[in-house]
Amino acid sequence: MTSPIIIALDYSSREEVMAFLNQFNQPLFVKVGMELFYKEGPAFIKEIKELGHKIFLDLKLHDIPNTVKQAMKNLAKLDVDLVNVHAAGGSKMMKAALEGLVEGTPEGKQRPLLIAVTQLTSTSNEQVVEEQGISSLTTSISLYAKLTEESGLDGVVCSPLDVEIVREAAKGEGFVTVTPGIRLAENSADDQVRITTPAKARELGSNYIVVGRSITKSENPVQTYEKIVSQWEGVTV
Ligand SMILES: O=C(O)c1cc(=O)[nH]c(=O)n1[C@@H]1O[C@H](COP(=O)(O)O)[C@@H](O)[C@H]1O
Repeated sequence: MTSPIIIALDYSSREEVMAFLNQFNQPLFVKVGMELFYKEGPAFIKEIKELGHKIFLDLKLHDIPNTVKQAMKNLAKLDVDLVNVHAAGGSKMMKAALEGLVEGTPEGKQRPLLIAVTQLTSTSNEQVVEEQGISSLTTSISLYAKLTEESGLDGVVCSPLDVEIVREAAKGEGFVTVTPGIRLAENSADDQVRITTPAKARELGSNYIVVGRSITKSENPVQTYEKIVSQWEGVTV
């Protein structure tokens, strides 16, 4: 997967996305989430793909194993590069997701990478302790990362601040960390809790960062994107 910077296209219509993408004259790695997919559907995925962009289809599947497997079979036909589930669905569900993806990928095509969300970047330690009765956020992230790797998935979604915990729990060389919760120094957290900058994310070992509003809501998205790319590239790893 080319660019390590994944732009979250959190728009609600095709028109807004096209206006955004038309400002760039280079292939991007973009993320299509629920807001856009529920409005524009598979046809728009195909259109974005035909423009030459890589796609992370972020639908965060979480259901009984059979339902997730059948859904993944359908997603596999969309020729996207990356898809995800919630690790909280458990190992049986994650294995079923992978089976569905393998079965659904057309012959001669590469199956999309499959990753699992550990704990959302909008979640705090207090929240998981109080609302989910979990001993700590760190324990939960560590357990989910290990379970994800043991289930045969390709990596996790986590905060850059969690990458160290993930690497301790899942030691496979090619296990990828895709990390949202990115803010430029001057930006506010919005609804995110566990955030950091692009440069710090790379220092912490993230393989990919997911950036939404810092780019899409900026006055000059192309310039902001370039700034993030140069911050990322400026870090020696
Ligand atoms: O799976 C994701 O992409 C995801 C997981 C997570 O824990 N936190 C998280 O923010 N995301 C997504 O990453 C993007 C972050 O957007 P911004 O906060 O605007 O940069 C959104 O599209 C979220 O849906």
